[in-house]
Amino acid sequence: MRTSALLEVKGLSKVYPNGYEALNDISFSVRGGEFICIIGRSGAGKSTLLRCINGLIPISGGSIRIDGTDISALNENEKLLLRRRIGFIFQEFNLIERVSVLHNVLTGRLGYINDFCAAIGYFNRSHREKALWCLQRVNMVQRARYRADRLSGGEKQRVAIARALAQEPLILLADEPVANLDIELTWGIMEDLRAVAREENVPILVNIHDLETAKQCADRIIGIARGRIVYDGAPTGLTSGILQEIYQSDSAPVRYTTTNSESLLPATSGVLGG
Ligand SMILES: Nc1ncnc2c1ncn2[C@@H]1O[C@H](COP(=O)(O)OP(=O)(O)OP(=O)(O)O)[C@@H](O)[C@H]1O
Repeated sequence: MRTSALLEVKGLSKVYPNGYEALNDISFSVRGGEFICIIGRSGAGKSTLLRCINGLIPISGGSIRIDGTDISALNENEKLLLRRRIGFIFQEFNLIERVSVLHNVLTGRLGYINDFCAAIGYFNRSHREKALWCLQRVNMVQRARYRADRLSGGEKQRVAIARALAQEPLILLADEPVANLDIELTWGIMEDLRAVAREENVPILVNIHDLETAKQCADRIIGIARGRIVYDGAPTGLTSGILQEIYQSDSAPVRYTTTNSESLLPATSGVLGG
């Protein structure tokens, strides 16, 4: 396992344009091979955190370093290049339904081919071999020629993992990857993700609602409540007191800021984030 941090988040805050403060002073670092589950109530800020890390939304304060690079310091082109090395796995799989499984995984190689080849959809032998290897990695190589819309939910998520692996990611983020799957498939997908983290030495951050699955599968749990980290440690350290803090419903009011002139909300605090 790599010992230096691949992801370093320091003092991160995120205020949405309406003034809602979704993340406040978030700090943690992640090493290669770690399999981390992020838990918290609905609205705690889990998705916002992943979207900040992969640059989908701008951050409001603090810093995010990926493999030593501060993402805020990058220009748009550099951000795009870095984002190609960040795998993202979605709850809804986000496959191209009407094309083959192999083609879907090859889209993970788009960052490695030139514009002309991308425009005509040409991937040379080495890219195809890489895509097949990624499918093999999640036991889906036998479905390479299937159309994606013929697959079951669990199979689709495996293909999505293979596609993310094809990116040769520095880090893998997964936002509720098992929310649409039954318990048996959930375990299979979580096991696949954990194996990928360990064997490929890629850190994986998974947002997950199901506490029991998180506790069983994760090496490390980050608990978020009202946009702040309230726990960061081994699953075994989650006491009932900490869980209450993470999942309590009588949350303290979340602040709205008045820094943005487009704010539609009053200057005072007092509305819960859910
Ligand atoms: N574009 C936005 N503008 C304003 N507020 C937003 C926006 N997106 C999210 N929020 C708010 O930020 C808070 C955190 O949302 P986020 O989606 O990160 O929570 P979450 O923990 O992932 O929840 P869930 O588990 O339900 O997906 C929520 O209160 C949400 O309503």
